[in-house]
Amino acid sequence: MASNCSTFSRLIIGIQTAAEACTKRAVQQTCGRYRVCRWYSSVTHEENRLEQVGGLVVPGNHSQVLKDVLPFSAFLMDSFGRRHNYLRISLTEKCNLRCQYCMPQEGVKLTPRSQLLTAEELLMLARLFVREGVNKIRLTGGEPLIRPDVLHIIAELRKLEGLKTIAVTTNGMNLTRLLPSLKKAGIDLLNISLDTLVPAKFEFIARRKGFHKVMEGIEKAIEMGYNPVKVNCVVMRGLNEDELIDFVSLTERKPLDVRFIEYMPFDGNRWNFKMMVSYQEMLDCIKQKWPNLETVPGEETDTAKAFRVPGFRGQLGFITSMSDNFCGSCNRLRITADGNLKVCLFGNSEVSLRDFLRSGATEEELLHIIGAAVGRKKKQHAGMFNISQMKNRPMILIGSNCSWLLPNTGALKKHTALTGPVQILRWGSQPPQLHSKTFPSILFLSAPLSASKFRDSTLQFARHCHSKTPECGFDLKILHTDAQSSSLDGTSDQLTHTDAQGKASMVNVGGKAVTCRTAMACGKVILGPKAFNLVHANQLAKGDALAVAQLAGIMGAKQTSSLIPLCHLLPLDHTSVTIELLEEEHAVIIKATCQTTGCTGVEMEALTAVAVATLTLYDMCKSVSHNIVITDIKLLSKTGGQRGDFHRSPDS
Ligand SMILES: Nc1nc2c(ncn2[C@@H]2O[C@H](COP(=O)(O)OP(=O)(O)OP(=O)(O)O)[C@@H](O)[C@H]2O)c(=O)[nH]1
Ligand SMILES: C[S@@+](CC[C@H](N)C(=O)[O-])C[C@H]1O[C@@H](n2cnc3c(N)ncnc32)[C@H](O)[C@@H]1O
Ligand code: SF4
Ligand code: SF4
Repeated sequence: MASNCSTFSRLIIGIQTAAEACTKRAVQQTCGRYRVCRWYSSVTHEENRLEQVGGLVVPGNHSQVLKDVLPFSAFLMDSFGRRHNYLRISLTEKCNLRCQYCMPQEGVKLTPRSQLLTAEELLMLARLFVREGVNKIRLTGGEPLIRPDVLHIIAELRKLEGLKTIAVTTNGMNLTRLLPSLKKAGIDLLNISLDTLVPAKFEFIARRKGFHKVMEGIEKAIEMGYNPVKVNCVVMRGLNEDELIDFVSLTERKPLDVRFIEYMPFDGNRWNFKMMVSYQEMLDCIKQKWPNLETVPGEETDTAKAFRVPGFRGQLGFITSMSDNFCGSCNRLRITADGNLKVCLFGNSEVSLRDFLRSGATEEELLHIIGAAVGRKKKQHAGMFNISQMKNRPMILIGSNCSWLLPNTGALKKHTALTGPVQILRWGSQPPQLHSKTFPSILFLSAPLSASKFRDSTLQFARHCHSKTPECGFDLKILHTDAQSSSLDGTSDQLTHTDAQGKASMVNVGGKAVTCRTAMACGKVILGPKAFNLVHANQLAKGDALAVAQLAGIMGAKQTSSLIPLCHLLPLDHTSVTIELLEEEHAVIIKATCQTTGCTGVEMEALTAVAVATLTLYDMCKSVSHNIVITDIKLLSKTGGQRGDFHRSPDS
């Protein structure tokens, strides 16, 4: 490890693969004055196609400056660049009220207890999300405060480092009794639902008595120092739209934030357009009484548009999901009480994290499932209100991060000479080496790995960082590695898998050099229109076919040596499976990339991943059509072997 990093200047952007942990360690060891802010394996941005960016190492005092260019966990960033750092967890499906706009009179059909997330499962998932960058968790339901172990859950959440805010949305029925313990356990924010200030109307809307309990809960919350206490009021024509002024008047003396919510359609709530009172209509009504109503600036990700009557202690807001959606800045994900991840409030697209968790999926596998679901999140309202958007579903992106490798040293040196002083970061079988020669400022490595696409996006990202951070004053030096290394196709006359007697024999690879080796393979599944459309809309009866296929591919790669008789058992550093939908052909392209650090290659692992993923997709769709064709499974590239790299030419 080179230690002369005194000249190692301001910013390194590294692009790399599985050696990230040791790279991070190496950088920390070598450059004490640099702080590793966050290390991500890939970044994706739909428009700009910023992919495959490894990480940032920035001096501590520049971390704020760089905030807006720092990559966010690829698993929690969707294809529109939205960063999901707010998780809403439903603690229960049960409720002690039956609000007309939310639940039918008889309640909802409850999921059997055994299928609900246990506290431990819920906390395990929460931990995973927080580790990836979620900093706010809201507990909701059903009525979250009727779950018996709610205090235990909150107290355990409170222990999660990185979780800044724990909030709860409640109907307030149990609040007075629970507030002291809720506060002690660690609740930071309280949203309390109250749709009317008239007790009899409360009983009509909620189909239960309880008005005074809720009011008492609100008072107690104020008394205990919650400020503001948010009050949620769903406004419905003919029911409570005549109470807007009364609600706003409450904010005169109390630190309340009353939010008027546009009535939304949900299964079974008999939503009717005529019953919805729009934001504009509510605003007009309130402005008649208080013409000098002023806007209050808020966070970009707020659900509510905030206002204040000058001189009033509290404020008011409008949640305009229907008339003016706020999907553009959406930062929310949800976990239902039975463990489904729901990437949008609307839409039925759900993936059961519970099932993966209970079948022993590793955290890494869970993250890939989560990443796949987030990657498919629609631009707004799950695509419900803008069907035309559904066509533009982006390429399925599953945090793949194995495409950046150091080109062979000769090529690297050649290009180093061409581009002047650069920081060279090398990784492979050994810990990365830092050679700080003159005054390197930005490291950039791109590899000739079948990937001009990746190179372009990485360069784009570098330029983006550069233009965004003039304060840092770093120079942008780009190391191009266009040259393809000599491409050997790897074929040989010699039969390596038979012995002198023609019997099967495993090749002894013990004498080969340990190198970082990668392989990428792909395959195509022609689904036909019916199955394709169902997969595309994630409406297959069997569930999320793409997420399952992706996971199957990863698991398949790990099983290669058990499936292919003479294959070696390899330690896989990384496997990723990505899926692309070809709308015009009603087909799906599945790509797998594998990486190992060892003495034999991983092309069989990549091919097996593709084969298993394509077969899984077939299995998921076979109840819809048998006219499904799996075709064109092939190796796309292979690097790091002693016979040189292989890259399939684009037309072969
Ligand atoms: N469209 C949309 N509306 C949401 C979403 N989350 C909450 N809402 C709306 O916001 C209302 C209030 O929800 P709350 O549970 O109080 O959460 P919130 O407003 O997101 O809470 P904070 O912003 O954390 O105070 C709900 O009744 C919905 O109308 C969401 O993800 N999408
Ligand atoms: C589903 S409740 C769950 C938490 C808790 N039981 C409560 O009522 O606050 C969360 C929020 O959703 C709101 N909500 C429910 N159905 C709605 C609908 N159809 N339109 C708009 N908001 C709705 C409720 O008013 C409440 O503020
Ligand atoms: S809005 Fe809340 S309190 Fe009302 S029925 Fe739904 S879950 Fe229960
Ligand atoms: S409707 Fe979906 S995309 Fe829009 S804000 Fe709500 S959760 Fe986010």
